[in-house]
Amino acid sequence: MTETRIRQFKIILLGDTCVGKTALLNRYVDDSFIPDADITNGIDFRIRKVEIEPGVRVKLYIWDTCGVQRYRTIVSSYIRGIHGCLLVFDLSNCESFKRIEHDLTLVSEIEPRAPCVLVGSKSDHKHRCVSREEAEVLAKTLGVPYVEASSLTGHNVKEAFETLVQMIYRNIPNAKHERFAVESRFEPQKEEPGASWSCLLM
Ligand SMILES: Nc1nc2c(ncn2[C@@H]2O[C@H](COP(=O)(O)OP(=O)(O)OP(=O)(O)O)[C@@H](O)[C@H]2O)c(=O)[nH]1
Repeated sequence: MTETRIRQFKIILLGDTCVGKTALLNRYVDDSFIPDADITNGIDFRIRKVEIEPGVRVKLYIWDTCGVQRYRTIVSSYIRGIHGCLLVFDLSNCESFKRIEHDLTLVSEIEPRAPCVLVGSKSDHKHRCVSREEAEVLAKTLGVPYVEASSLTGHNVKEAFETLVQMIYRNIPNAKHERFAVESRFEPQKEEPGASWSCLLM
């Protein structure tokens, strides 16, 4: 029986409408891809649990937002209290790339300490209007890591989420040196979506 402390991280996905936020989440949580999924109705959330290192388990509450402008006020209210954010744009949609700075500003105003990762989605697309170089320049300017991913193929989806989770974990003062008290013993709960442990990329 392993002693473990369970942390909870709140993560949010931001980005323009139809950039593939829900698809990233579905791929990450239950390794599925639903073509032509419905638009997110305001806000949704999923749970996934990961093991960061032996004995350190994290329950991720991942908030999926709707990119449509009329939901911005609601979305802003969900940014408060987040531990980290995925800023998503569609590699085949230049407008969605232009919006990234706006979303990062929003996060910085509300949760300035929350780390962000820039995600270029739909990397499987033949037609792209944002080059890797352009995205890397923006990421460097904003001071965030950059990951290109495809929910269709699954390429780099886990990496995108888990890069962020590692950043959040490193952000916690003395996390690595903490003695983990027995808070609870975790058993995956069948009623929760994605309720299985996975090991995090280190
Ligand atoms: N080719 C390809 N299509 C994708 C990918 N990810 C999402 N899509 C498609 O892009 C469309 C929009 O995806 P969603 O995940 O609903 O986008 P969203 O950002 O959640 O949209 P909103 O809820 O409106 O904010 C859907 O038709 C998806 O099937 C991908 O990796 N590759």
